[in-house]
Amino acid sequence: MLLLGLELVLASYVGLRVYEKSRGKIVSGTSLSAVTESPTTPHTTPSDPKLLQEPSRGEKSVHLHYVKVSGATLGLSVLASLNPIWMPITLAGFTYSAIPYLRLVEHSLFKKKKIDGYVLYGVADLMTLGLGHVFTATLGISLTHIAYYLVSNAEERSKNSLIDVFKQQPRTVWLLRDNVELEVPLEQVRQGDIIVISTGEIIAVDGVVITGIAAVDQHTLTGESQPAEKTVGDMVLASTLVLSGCIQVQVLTAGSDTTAAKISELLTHSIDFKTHSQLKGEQWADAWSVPFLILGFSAMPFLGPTATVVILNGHIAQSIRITAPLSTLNYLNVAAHRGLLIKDGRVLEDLPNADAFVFDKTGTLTSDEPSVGRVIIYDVNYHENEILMMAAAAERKLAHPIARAIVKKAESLDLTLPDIEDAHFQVGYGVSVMIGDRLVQVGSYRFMQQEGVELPDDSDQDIQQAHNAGHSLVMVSCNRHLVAILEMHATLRPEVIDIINKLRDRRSCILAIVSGDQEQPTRKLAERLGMDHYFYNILPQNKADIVEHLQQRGYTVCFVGDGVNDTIAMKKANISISLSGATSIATDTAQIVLMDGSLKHLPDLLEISTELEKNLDRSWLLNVVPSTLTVIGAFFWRMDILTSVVLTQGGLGLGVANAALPLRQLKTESPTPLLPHQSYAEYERTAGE
Ligand SMILES: Nc1ncnc2c1ncn2[C@@H]1O[C@H](COP(=O)(O)OP(=O)(O)OP(=O)(O)O)[C@@H](O)[C@H]1O
Ligand SMILES: [Zn+2]
Repeated sequence: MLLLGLELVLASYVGLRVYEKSRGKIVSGTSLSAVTESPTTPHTTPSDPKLLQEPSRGEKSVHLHYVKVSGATLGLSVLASLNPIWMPITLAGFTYSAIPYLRLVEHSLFKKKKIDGYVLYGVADLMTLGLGHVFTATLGISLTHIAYYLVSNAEERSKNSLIDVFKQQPRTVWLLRDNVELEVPLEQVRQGDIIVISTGEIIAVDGVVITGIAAVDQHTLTGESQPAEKTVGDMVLASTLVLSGCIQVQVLTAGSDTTAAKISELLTHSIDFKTHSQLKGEQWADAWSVPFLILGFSAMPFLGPTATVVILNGHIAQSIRITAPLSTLNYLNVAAHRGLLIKDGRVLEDLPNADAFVFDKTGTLTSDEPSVGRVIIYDVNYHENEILMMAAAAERKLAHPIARAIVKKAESLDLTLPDIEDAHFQVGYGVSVMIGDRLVQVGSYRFMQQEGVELPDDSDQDIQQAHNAGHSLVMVSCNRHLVAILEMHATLRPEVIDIINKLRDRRSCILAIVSGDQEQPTRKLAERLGMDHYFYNILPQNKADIVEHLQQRGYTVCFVGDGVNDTIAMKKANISISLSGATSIATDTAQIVLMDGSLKHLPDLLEISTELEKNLDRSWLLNVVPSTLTVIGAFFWRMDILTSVVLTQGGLGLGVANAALPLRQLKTESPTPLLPHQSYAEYERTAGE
């Protein structure tokens, strides 16, 4: 009777597949996943090849449906054991519940052409049915559906918290409407709109240049350090930086699409990744599939088919595929709750190994808003306000902390900024603009040297004095003649000393500062914080060289930065971190963004990654022990099928409970408030008024 039932299940499945093929549907292997399209999850559409390879995740509601149907079938199977009249409907329910799983088996056998955990478990469950254990067979299917439901549930939860956190990063652009520039949120930009992008600004959307000419630094996208010249008809890309010129760009994709694309990229990297231990576990499980199959069937002549099923049930692939993603997703959720935007799940795995922490100085260790101190004047023809007015005009559209400080100072004095022309920004040096017929340049000592600006003899002493006090300096020249030096007072972020001490306490690592600033301010800060190394006067490319050098010496490097000048190093580093409110190019590049705009949660990040590692190890143990017992049981204790299912699924249950452990923290903690500081977007908003 039940062998007949088994044949019916298989025949129904084959019938269904033939019917689907004849209707030309592409459903092979999508099985346990949703086949409905969700607007926030463009990567889980049915035609996505990723789903065809790894169809374990999908929409919660679909899994819930199967949980319900298989649960009801489980009830029916109890009735069927009392009265066979219930058998046909039970078999129908079983077939319906098993279809998603059979798709996976079909996919493994015919698409991937391999015998893996899905095949083993499918064979075991169908054999269970064939041997007359309808209840046990249905139990196996039900528990599988419950497990996948839990994964999809966790996935949805972390997805939502990631989206929430991501949306806390406001962006604005300058929209041209009726010849007036209006600052609007990126989300409001529509396809075909025209936006204006000036020197020093980061392009927020993909588009085509319709007027103007600009030199664009595209290294964050192409890695190429030479700026590209963009003029009418050329395409410009989001996350690139305008170094000189001003362009009007016609938008190709709406701002909301740009955000959606970013979110979907983020979700793909964070949620669809597999931890090394999961990959290793799956490889291990897959490699052991054929031996398990052989072992199971060679036991059959001596111990009977029950032993075969028990041995096949002892295979652990099933549980690894469930517990590992569940743990990871739950920890991502905890991270989001603490205001940590993790854009690439892989970094959670690399973090426990990080043993070199490299910090940028200005804007990262020091607060993102320095202030202008003394204005030391070298040309008596200029008044302090006039100097600040020129410097602020030159810096107006730049996102550098120094630029912001100067603009803020000018604002506080109610200075009206003159129009500028012909602006050129040189990352790590400074900016040149024309104000009327005067060439005004604002930047570092090195910038002045490069531009042939001579420094008066008496400036040496002033420079020395300011440096001794730990201040940084910015020079202002007019027509290649130094007019003033601005003293920049940067305060250390209040949490930094504590963070550095915590890092020291928690792991043996080296700590370093790299800065584009000069020696003395950098050294002073390094000494104050007890850093192991400090590097000063470093150009953006050289920041990356330092990271590479450390990597060559065997370190796993975590780079924490805020500026345009940090992005090359961020790309090179094993782990890159930025702070919300930093330049958008830095928060775009970094794998992790600290959303409260401070370094406070950096130790939490390390803690979360270490806990995840331990949690995965524990899950592994919780899977392996019952599996081993099951296999031993098949040979020595004549274990029955129900016991093997209860034992292995019990291990899975414990694994699931273990994976849920981090969620307890969510209950006791209130979410981290985001962005207490003014963001650059806000800053830009107010600066334009
Ligand atoms: N927009 C700017 N306006 C004025 N000076 C600038 C500007 N950008 C860079 N500079 C000068 O070039 C130097 C190096 O700049 P860079 O941005 O590489 O590093 P930084 O901001 O000083 O320090 P860190 O690398 O620690 O963030 C600055 O110290 C400053 O003197
Ligand atoms: Zn910086």
